[in-house]
Amino acid sequence: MTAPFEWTPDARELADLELLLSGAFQPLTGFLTSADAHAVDEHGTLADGTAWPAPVTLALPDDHPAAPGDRITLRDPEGAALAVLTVTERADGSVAGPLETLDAPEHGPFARLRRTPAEVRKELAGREVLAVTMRGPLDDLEEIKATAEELDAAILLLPLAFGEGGPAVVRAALKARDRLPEGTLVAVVPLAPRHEPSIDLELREHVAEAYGATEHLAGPEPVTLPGPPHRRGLVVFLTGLSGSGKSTVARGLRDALLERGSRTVTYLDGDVVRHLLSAGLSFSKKDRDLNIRRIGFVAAEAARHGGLAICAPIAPYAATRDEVRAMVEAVGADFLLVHVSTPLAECERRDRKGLYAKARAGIIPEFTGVSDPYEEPDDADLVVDTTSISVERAVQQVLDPLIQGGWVR
Ligand SMILES: Nc1ncnc2c1ncn2[C@@H]1O[C@H](COP(=O)(O)OS(=O)(=O)O)[C@@H](OP(=O)(O)O)[C@H]1O
Ligand SMILES: Nc1ncnc2c1ncn2[C@@H]1O[C@H](COP(=O)(O)OP(=O)(O)O)[C@@H](O)[C@H]1O
Repeated sequence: MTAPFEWTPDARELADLELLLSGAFQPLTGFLTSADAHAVDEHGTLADGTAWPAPVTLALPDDHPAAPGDRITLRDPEGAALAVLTVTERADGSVAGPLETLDAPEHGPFARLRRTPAEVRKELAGREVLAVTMRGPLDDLEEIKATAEELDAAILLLPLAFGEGGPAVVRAALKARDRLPEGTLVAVVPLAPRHEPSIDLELREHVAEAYGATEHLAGPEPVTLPGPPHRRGLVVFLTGLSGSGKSTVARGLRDALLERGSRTVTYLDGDVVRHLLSAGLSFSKKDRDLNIRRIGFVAAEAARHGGLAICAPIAPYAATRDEVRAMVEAVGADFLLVHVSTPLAECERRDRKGLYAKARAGIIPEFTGVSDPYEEPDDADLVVDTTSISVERAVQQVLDPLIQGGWVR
């Protein structure tokens, strides 16, 4: 049964939730209380002294209404109800309490390989088990074979699949399995990496033990060589006041890139976005933020597979621009923030659509720069003031760094 309160944890918390529910994080059965989290930070144990290396907590924003005694349905971003948490504590921005699984059907690539520790232990019953946790391809299968032979152990490959690189790790495990002795098992474990390498390793050991390991080998860390810039995804995000020249420069840039023909270009025109993707949204802070997040989402999808996306909304709030930067970087693409810094006086002088006059007359409320804020970026990768330069020159000022940075040939 789902509960009246709802929450969608972030990707890392959802991965931890899956491990809590599957038993891979035994002896944990739920997110840590503040006392346990504190003890983990201080001594590497739970409050009762049981060894546990890493805080496994669930953040809940202060404005979420759930209080102790309430039940919260935890959902994945696609809306599937995964578990119900009965709140026993809200402290330090986190929430703790017992979890009930809702047995949501597994989805995502390689779902059939997500086996619980109990299933795997049953299959390996009574045997010595050499578990190999991996975050990238294994470079020395001979060593694994030799160790397993020496121990007379079955081999269990545990690809730690989390985030963008997850499917590649699983493919590496399946490939390795084919070259290892018959009977080698693969179980996918969605363990998110921890920043501190010693904590990460200890956590891997705990998880391997839950899967029945009598011996654990940590596979090598993956070497991530980013592709050459001209193949990497890129989002060019122009921000600035209405009339500053964002759309004019964005269109000029798009045309210049299409003429060169070296990249696939997606142009998210501000007006088209407001008419389709964000139709019906107002200019309140909430709706502007939603508009920018939608633009960021589409741009990141275009960049995920190496595309170049150009966006040109006002995007007045720094925190929301930061969110878009994070969304884009999370898919392994680059993000270039261009501040079209043409001052208000010049934008108002141009008043191409007569909007400033209407805003001054109070006919249009919440107008950026007049009766609504614009937070100037302090993290712009490039600043272009179009007051006294030609359109061609402004476009060139954005195109040049793209060529110099190797994104465009
Ligand atoms: N209240 C108010 N404030 C600012 N702008 C307004 C407003 N009402 C309508 N418009 C017109 O909408 C365009 C800005 O839309 P954006 O989607 O770029 O804005 S935002 O990023 O969501 O803040 C903007 O277009 P540009 O001139 O191309 O920037 C305006 O023409
Ligand atoms: N160097 C320049 N770069 C861009 N626009 C310029 C430049 N010089 C003058 N303009 C004019 O300024 C106006 C900018 O409008 P627009 O591109 O729609 O701005 P925004 O999309 O930021 O609202 C256009 O009328 C454009 O012709």
